[in-house]
Amino acid sequence: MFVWDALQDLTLVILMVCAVVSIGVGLATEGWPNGMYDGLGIVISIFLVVIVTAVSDYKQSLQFKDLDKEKKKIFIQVTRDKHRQKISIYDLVIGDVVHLATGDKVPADGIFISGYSLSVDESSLSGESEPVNIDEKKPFLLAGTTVQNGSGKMLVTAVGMRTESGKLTETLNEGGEDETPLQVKLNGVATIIGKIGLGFAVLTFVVLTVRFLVEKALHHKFTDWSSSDALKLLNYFATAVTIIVVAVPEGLPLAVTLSLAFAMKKMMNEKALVRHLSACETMGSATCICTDKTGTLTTNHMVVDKFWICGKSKRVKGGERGDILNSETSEKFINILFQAIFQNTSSEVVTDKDGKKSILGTATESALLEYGLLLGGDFDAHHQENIILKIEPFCSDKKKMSVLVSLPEGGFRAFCKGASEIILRMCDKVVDTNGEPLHMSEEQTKNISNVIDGFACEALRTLCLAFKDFDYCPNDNSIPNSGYTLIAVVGIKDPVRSEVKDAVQTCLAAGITVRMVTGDNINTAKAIAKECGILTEDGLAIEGPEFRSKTPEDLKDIIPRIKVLARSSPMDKHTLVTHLKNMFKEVVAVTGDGTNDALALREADIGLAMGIAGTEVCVYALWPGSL
Ligand SMILES: Nc1ncnc2c1ncn2[C@@H]1O[C@H](COP(=O)(O)OP(=O)(O)OP(=O)(O)O)[C@@H](O)[C@H]1O
Ligand SMILES: [Ca+2]
Repeated sequence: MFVWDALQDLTLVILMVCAVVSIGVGLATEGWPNGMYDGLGIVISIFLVVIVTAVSDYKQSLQFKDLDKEKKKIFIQVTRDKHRQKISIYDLVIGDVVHLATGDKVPADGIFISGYSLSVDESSLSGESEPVNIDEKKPFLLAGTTVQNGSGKMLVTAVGMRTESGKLTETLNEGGEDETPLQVKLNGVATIIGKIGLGFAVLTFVVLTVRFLVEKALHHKFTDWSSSDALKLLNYFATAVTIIVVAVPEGLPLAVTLSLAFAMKKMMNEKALVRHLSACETMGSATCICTDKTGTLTTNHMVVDKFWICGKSKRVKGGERGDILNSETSEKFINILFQAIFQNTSSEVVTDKDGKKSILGTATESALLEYGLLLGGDFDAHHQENIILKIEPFCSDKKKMSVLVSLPEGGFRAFCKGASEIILRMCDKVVDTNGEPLHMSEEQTKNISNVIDGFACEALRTLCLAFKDFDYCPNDNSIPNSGYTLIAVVGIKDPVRSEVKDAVQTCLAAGITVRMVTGDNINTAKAIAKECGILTEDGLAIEGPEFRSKTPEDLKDIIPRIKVLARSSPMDKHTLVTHLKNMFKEVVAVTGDGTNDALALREADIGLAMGIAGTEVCVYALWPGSL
């Protein structure tokens, strides 16, 4: 097939005609075997060209197959055979129950089973930008749409080409790979040179032939044709073809494609998947990188490292239960702590067929659940203890997650967990070892603040857990925003990747500014930024809310100095990238792994989605022309 493809080339066809004619004429005039040589020479060279082209095409197609395989490595969580498991998006079948969370791409058409405040963005299908709420009244979920908010489960009813979006793609007939700017330019040049070459070739042939004919006419031999005359004409033709072959630089664009494909392959060996060839080219021109922290600079393998409860902070030693829960802590307290860990979570502890326990969910929540298990908590027992009335899933904008439950003994309880400073501001009480809420004095608030800062300065990600009791169910199950009782402060370790420091130095040496844009606490961000060499003496670290309140003039002043933007919302990340591009004319590369980076990734000149967390949105954000 590849040989046939290679034979389709116009110059080759001309050469083949030449070869046949040359062999014919050669045999007629010079006889066997002398007359064969010229033609045979051409045939052998054609053969060589075809083989080389076919082999390189075949190799390239293998590479693209590899790439396609990489593209398919998208995993989703489903319940099948009563077991929650992770499967590839291509193994999804009708009847699976898919678990959806904020930021996920809906992988198939399906019907909503259960969930909380689920809304999806259907703009990719309908063009409608308003999110659509999904509930029992409007239970249809379409493949290709994105979960904007909430979480839920859906029953798959159609997959692949049978889905609405599949049918749409089928009719639209997918477009091929776009050409890169360089390729377009080179193709243009190649075409012009080719046309000039063709012109000259024709001209040469015509001039030579006319001269030959005129000479013949002058010698009055116009009617007298010998085979040597035919050979002469054939020679002219061959000369013209040689000019075409030499002049047409058809190999130029091909060379670029090959070198870019080679770059792509090389990047893939370094575990980076490039979706568009042009990316390799554009990447070279970046002047500024905005990177997120979690999962990009750090490993995203999170473990609880420090814990603060009842006025004491303790270090968790690797795999040890420690003396965090000792004889002093009452049953009631322990119960509240476990409920806060196991009920207020969107992750799950699953037991597979062999009875092995594993945790499915985000890195932060997994760390917390793992710690809960380490303390001796039982996920299933605590998870189902109370009836969950409402869940407000974690979102990067609010940086917290809450649930509302009704207690079996009557009454209601709300749990809240999230970014430490934000939760602490919502608390006015703190729980004691007996599980009783006590008023939090100003001094205590300050102490706890210091604890949080202490954790954060050690580069730990800090989270607060809190709860609130009510006698009556709040209006339409809304979860309150104040009056909470603080249960615990957690410090989660997320080590910096070992290669990051050198990578940052390489960037700086190449004149590329590196900025960290993260949703995490400012002290945590600073500690990590210092460790990676991003934050230096003259660099500026600023928090999202402060950044938001600045006027455009102020921003013009400070943006060049900003090295760390902490506690940023997805919109802050986007704003920074826009300003860098428009005010400072920088070529901005953005790296990110989570949903909170999708906006910025789309805005960037170069979007680099990091695959470990593999949130769908990121991967897809790269499609609409950002690469
Ligand atoms: N599942 C969760 N429940 C409650 N709070 C959470 C949860 N996950 C993270 N947080 C809090 O939100 C903060 C981070 O939010 P966000 O998702 O915006 O940033 P990130 O994506 O983790 O970091 P980065 O932007 O560097 O990648 C954390 O510091 C933590 O305190
Ligand atoms: Ca992120």
